[in-house]
Amino acid sequence: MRLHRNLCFAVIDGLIQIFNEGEYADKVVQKLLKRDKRWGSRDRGFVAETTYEIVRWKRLYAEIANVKEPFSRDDAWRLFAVWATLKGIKLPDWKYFENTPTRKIKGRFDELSKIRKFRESVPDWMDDLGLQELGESKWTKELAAQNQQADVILRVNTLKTNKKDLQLKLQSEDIETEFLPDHPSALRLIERANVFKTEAFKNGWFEVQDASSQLVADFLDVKPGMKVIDTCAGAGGKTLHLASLMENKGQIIAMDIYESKLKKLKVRARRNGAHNIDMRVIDSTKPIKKLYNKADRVLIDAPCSGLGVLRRNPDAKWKLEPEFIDNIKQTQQEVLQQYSKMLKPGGKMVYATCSVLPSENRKQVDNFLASELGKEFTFVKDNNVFAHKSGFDGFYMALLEREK
Ligand SMILES: C[S@@+](CC[C@H](N)C(=O)[O-])C[C@H]1O[C@@H](n2cnc3c(N)ncnc32)[C@H](O)[C@@H]1O
Repeated sequence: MRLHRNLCFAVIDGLIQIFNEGEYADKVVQKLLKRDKRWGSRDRGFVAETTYEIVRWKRLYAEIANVKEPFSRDDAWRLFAVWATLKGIKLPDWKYFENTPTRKIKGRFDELSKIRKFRESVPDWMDDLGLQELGESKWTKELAAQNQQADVILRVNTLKTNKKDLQLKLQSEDIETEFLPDHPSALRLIERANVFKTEAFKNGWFEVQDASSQLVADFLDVKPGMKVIDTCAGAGGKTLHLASLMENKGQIIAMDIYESKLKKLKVRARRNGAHNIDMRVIDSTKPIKKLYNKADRVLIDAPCSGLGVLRRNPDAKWKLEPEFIDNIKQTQQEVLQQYSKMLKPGGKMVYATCSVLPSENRKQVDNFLASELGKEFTFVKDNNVFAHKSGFDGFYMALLEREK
């Protein structure tokens, strides 16, 4: 691979914004990709993937390069040189790469690879937490899987088309996909591509959604005609799946504390041709109380640490803080207590997270079931999805039923 100067400059600028200015990697990459209209898909791929890779391996590379935060531009170039050297890319004779100690880099890599927190590039506290919650063997495997680049997975929108027609349509736009066993609505891209530019996307034939995330709406066992409340709907990844499973019949109430997210859902719902979704902002306890005992199904896709989706958000390794996880656990129990009241007697509820930590998952469900209100509920089943076993995101979902 030959390195192109302007693409490498873009990566360095991106790294400085992400590491030093606290910006989110996905936002920064989005901006970088708009920088030069002449860039082709390979150039864009290089900028996006290299930036994400260096973010993912920040601790390991910084240790090898012997640089500390806040990084200067020279430090960022050193991180880049480590990345390129370990990838076996020949460094051009630019001033930034003068005196790069190629052999030393490889030697340090071999040494540090013996220690998990360096090899897998995570902060000490995160390594300790994972170890404490999952044990040595599971945590080691899961962390390694969470450092792999995630595949692009689509969910067919059955309100508009079917899997086979979607596959053919994408093929006509030069995008090859395959079906996934055990995931009835999913297609995996054989090669990465910008699917958002396709006609199929603009027509609302699919959404990008990981295979594990697609299990959640299926778990809720919805039927056309039901009244379903999606309590933490965000921009509606799962809401849209529910609408599809319900064939646009019945009612979905999508709620969130952020109106801005629900506005995004509105745009997506229009594109998807989903007509049975009402949106409600949770700005007080009122909208919740009005719905007590009303829903056939309740989904609580709770805010969480995101420790199951590090493959997609590698900068979460550096932005997350232990205090945030402690606080979010309190919120998880609160939303379970509050939002479960919207379920009818005899109704079903799913509690889900994109975390692999038992303290955010089964433990929250057990605490809920042991509480006064929880006594009205029975545990039906749960599913702990690990990236190292499934090859997809880490997720948790539990199905509970309210007694009649
Ligand atoms: C895991 S995300 C939801 C993702 C979304 N369901 C999807 O499939 O695309 C959790 C959501 O919970 C929202 N949230 C956080 N605290 C909340 C609360 N107390 N009540 C309701 N929603 C909350 C966040 O704004 C966020 O959109």
